[in-house]
Amino acid sequence: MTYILAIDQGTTSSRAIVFDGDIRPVASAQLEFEQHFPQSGWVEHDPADIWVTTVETCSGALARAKLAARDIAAIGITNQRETTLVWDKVTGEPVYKAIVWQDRRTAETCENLKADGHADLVQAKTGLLLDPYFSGTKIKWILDNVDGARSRAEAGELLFGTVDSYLIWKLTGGRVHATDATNAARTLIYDIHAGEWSAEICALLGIPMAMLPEVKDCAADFGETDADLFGVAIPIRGVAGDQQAATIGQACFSPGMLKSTYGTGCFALLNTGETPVTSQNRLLTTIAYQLDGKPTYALEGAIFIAGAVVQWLRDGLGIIRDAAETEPLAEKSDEGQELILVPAFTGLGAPYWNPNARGAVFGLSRNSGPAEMSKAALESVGFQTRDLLEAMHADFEFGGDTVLRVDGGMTASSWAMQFLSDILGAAVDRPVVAESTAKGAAWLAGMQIGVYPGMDEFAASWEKDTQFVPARGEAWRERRYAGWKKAIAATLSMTD
Ligand SMILES: Nc1ncnc2c1ncn2[C@@H]1O[C@H](COP(=O)(O)OP(=O)(O)O)[C@@H](O)[C@H]1O
Ligand SMILES: O=P(O)(O)OC[C@H](O)CO
Repeated sequence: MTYILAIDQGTTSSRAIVFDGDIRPVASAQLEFEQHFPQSGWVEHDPADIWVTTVETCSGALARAKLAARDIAAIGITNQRETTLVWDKVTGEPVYKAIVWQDRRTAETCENLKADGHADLVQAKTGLLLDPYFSGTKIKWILDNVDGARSRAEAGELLFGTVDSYLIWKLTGGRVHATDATNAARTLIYDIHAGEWSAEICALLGIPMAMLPEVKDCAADFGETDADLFGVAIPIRGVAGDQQAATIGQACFSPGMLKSTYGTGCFALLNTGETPVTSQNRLLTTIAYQLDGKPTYALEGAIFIAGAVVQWLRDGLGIIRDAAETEPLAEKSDEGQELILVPAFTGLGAPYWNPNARGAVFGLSRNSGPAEMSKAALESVGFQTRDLLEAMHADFEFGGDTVLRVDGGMTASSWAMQFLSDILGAAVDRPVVAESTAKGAAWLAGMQIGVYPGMDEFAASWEKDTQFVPARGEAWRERRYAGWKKAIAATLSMTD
């Protein structure tokens, strides 16, 4: 039997999953690591934590699968995107902690770049908005603020990478400095049309191009792991950012197909085919995957708070002990109360992009309790997804009926998935293999070495667990969504 090891290096934990020859998960290991918040709005990871938890989970997953490293035919890597590392080319020592995608320290730099009229150039070349979310201004911050970093970078002594690049560098014992097109597409310095680093944007941000990794397809030769690490050298043959890997794992390979991943936040990606679509509605244009040198593009909408609203009910309000309790609570809630919870805890993402917005609850009465709050929390995720789909429909002609493929921890809630279908007026498909992200990374690596099938056969093997279809009518849907839009308008009106 052939096995593939998928590494899923996420924001709060590292995971490794062993997949068998039929692309089914057989064993996994997961380790959380510390989040550092040195100042308000700053989020950092210790690169050593990222590295150590990755290696330990790989060993842990192999042990649970009762396999040795020699049983693994290839590794696929998927990762939290945008998070930025800079390290010494010779020693491999990072010059600063990893600056995490959520970090807002470069907000002012972005404002200045916008004020100087650079937003159009950046969007035209990279498909992204001038927001601290992406890597480019984070690299600039490190070069500007770490002693000697700029001169060392100019002398060619430092390397930049997103988490995938850093892991490839470490896994290969410093032999390979590479990334894939999907991760490059999140850096703010990659020209997604030309398929190369943008010299113009690098110059604008003062980033020496010698720091940048080689950009490869998602299924490609990323080197072999150092034999000392797991006992034998294992080929690394697949790499994709986590949301793109989920898009691949969900087999969204045709234009108009879309997936939405519900973890802490929610990320929806719509395949738009071989031509990039520039959003008129503040979505991001990104690369869904690149195979055989050919990029396939996507429109992406990011929501910062999805499952995190359920965590807030548990840890902030203390009205539930476990996320799964929201479902029975929502079921027994008072139908007549239509609370609206806008979970703008850290601002609002797409399509509003307002970092200053804060959360609100509308419609409270004396009878409102844990059941109604639970219902409103689960509904808020559906409403936010509807916002993304409205923007996607305005930007792109889907063709045919809309079907949303979902994955991530929150999809365990059938109540939330039914509401999602009701408020979208579209089918919501939950797959048998919930681990879409790791599955996507595994498929890339396995397909590259010829043990997994090509795209068509892989897509045909995608299996549905449950399909949720709208149980509510159009009048209900539009009335509820109108209520949400009013709540958003009221929330935004409080930001000035
Ligand atoms: N049964 C459930 N009902 C509602 N939310 C859930 C349920 N189970 C998990 N969640 C939410 O899903 C999230 C975890 O999903 P996961 O995909 O593991 O996220 P991440 O990878 O971002 O850590 C948590 O925020 C949790 O609140
Ligand atoms: O690690 P996750 O699952 O929170 O995903 C993070 C995203 O890639 C950020 O863009």
